[in-house]
Amino acid sequence: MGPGEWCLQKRDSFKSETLVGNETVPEIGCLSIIVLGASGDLAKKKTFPALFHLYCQGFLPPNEIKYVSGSYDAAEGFQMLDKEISKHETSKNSLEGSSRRLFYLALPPSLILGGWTRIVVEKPFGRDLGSAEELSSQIGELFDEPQIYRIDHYLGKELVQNLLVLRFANRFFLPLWNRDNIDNVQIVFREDFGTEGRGGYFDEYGIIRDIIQNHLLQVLCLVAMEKPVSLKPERIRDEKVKVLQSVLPIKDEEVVLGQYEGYRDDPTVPDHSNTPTFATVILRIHNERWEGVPFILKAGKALNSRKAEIRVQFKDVPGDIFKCKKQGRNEFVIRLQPSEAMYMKLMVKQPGLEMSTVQSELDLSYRQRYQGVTIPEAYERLILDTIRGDQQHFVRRDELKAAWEIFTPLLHRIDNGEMKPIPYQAGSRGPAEADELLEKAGYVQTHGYIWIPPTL
Ligand SMILES: NC(=O)C1=CN([C@@H]2O[C@H](COP(=O)(O)OP(=O)(O)OC[C@H]3O[C@@H](n4cnc5c(N)ncnc54)[C@H](OP(=O)(O)O)[C@@H]3O)[C@@H](O)[C@H]2O)C=CC1
Ligand SMILES: O=C1O[C@H](COP(=O)(O)O)[C@@H](O)[C@H](O)[C@H]1O
Repeated sequence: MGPGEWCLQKRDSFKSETLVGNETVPEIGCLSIIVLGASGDLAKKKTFPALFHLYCQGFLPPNEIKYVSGSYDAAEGFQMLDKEISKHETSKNSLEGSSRRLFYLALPPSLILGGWTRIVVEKPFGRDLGSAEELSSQIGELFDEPQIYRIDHYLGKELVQNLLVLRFANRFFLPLWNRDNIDNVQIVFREDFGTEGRGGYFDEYGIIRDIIQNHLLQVLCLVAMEKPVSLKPERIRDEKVKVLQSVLPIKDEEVVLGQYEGYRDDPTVPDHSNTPTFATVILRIHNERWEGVPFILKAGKALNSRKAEIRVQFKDVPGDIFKCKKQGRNEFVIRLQPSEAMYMKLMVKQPGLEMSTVQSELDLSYRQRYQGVTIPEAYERLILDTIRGDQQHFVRRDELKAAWEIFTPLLHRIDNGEMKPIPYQAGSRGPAEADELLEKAGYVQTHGYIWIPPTL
């Protein structure tokens, strides 16, 4: 294996375990993972590759895959499915009462139905507060909250999972992580391709429902929340709910929407679509730690680059004596993807005889630092959590409600055509107004900083 390449690590033998409190205990019953929506785009791109990788690494039993075709609105399909599962369990001599069935609903919300039985529900969880609550109530009639796994795959990304450790296991950050030191926080998602082939789906939702209300908001929770009293999933989720409940109503003047030119050429997109494919939204958290610090959530499709990152920009040094050459402020950047990294942009003396300053970085690039280590796909990790019964990285009902409460008024205004997206060129940075809003919010762009990637 060459330097910097990832590898799959196979476990010695297939073992199955579940989480009870903080302990993992072995389980023996036959495990069936039932993917509803198996012919869909998500299943093809994410669910099956993740299951395959888990299988390759020895986390799933070596059984055949079966495909059962049926309609979601007729009983026969489900009866056939039940027969197939029971047949499979019998063939594995599964003891009565020990079988484990995991239902993964990779389905649009309109199609949601009903040992242990757990269900995984894929986003979008509704379209707004009302529909999400309705969906939660319907699912709640069939399953208890500990059985429901609302999946947000950003919570399965390595550097998102690292946030808790980073914030609460490092003395460095504890005193700095607040309004006294941090000027602004950006949470950014950029994609360099459009809605290609998903225009019909996307147009019903738009970038806020697709990315911001879930993925970026979940990241915000982990960046902004208070320290949980323990690592128990419920205690972590309690803190996430609190921070969501502290977010103030979004102001129209702190929103920039965009739609890339050519988006409406997709035959599945209506000619007069008002759906944003780009949005910058500023959230303000009304609490002791964050009062006055803008949390800038940016997401866009068909832009000039692909990345997801958290950028924490610190305030200027008070009484600065090095005024001659200011390249930018201290920034702590957590690059979620691609090329996972964390780096801290800081001022140092320019090496040499002169006393001048230059911006440099403390760089933790994962590929260099963790050579030969496998970074699992988010879905792999999360599916394994569902089998183990660990809900830490899944969205609880009250969390979901609080998330929709933040965005529903804005989304309704967009749906009613009261706010219009600004056209932007595909392959650009998005609307210039978004960068202007950033500047207004206090973000200071770095100039003249050059990063030289470390060589091995
Ligand atoms: N370990 C690693 O991998 C490291 C990599 N680097 C690399 O060094 C380079 C510079 O790093 P860094 O300074 O952090 O990142 P960038 O230069 O990519 O961007 C810095 C910030 O400036 C914003 N910006 C960029 N162009 C404009 C513009 N025209 N108007 C307004 N705002 C703008 C970006 O917004 P937006 O987010 O919207 O693009 C981003 O918030 C990057 O390529 C980075 O990947 C640096 C250190 C370590
Ligand atoms: O949930 C979604 O995420 C993908 C991006 O996922 P990533 O892990 O590749 O960052 C996005 O393309 C899609 O529109 C959205 O529904």
